[in-house]
Amino acid sequence: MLLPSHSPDLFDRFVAEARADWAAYVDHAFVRGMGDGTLPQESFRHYLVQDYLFLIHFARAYALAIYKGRDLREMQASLNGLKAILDVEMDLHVGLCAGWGLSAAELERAAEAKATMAYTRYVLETGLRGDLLDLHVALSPCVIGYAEIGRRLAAVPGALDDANPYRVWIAEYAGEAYQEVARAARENLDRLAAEGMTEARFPRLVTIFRLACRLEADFWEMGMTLAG
Ligand SMILES: Cc1ncc(CO)c(N)n1
Repeated sequence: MLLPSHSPDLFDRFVAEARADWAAYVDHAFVRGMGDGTLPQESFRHYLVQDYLFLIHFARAYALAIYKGRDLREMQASLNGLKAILDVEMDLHVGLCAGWGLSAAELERAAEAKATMAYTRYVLETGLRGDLLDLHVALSPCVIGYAEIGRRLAAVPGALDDANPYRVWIAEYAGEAYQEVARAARENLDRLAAEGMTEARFPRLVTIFRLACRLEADFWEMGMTLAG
């Protein structure tokens, strides 16, 4: 059990309210299979292709967050998120895909799976309908969740050994650069909430958070089952 290295923040409150959905996401069989190397490689390849499509829409959602910003600071925080995807995560992803025999051309002509569509469009729609806090809550399980998954997996004995085909993926999300992106996302949520989130609004935000966690779990499931 990893103890949080910080005092409870808004994100921790969401996790406490949605513990079962959060656990089903961060401790999914796909995740455990990456940790011990037993995940079928075909499943990982299917996931990688869909994640490329996911990241494109995820970048669009951050672009929407820039648009929704009310001042330069808010716009800058979302711009940092967008840059983290376009300049860092996407490059790593395309490199990782190449190592798995997936060319950029192949990624670009792939058809979007329903789970990819459901998750990305849910986040975008939540942001279009709501305000910046709604949007960042919908985005939060992605970045903060993957950072937690990376840390958990890196702690699994043998997970980072040469014998594990998933070690590069684990090292990327457990790495300091990605952990820092997740810390910034946590702080950003707290800053937005401090600007007038009423307790009456909290349950609605938990609903957004819970749905995003379920859609993340469905994304792993799509990888496992090779669903289109
Ligand atoms: C499905 C999914 N969720 C979160 C991340 C982290 O950015 C990702 N790459 N893919």
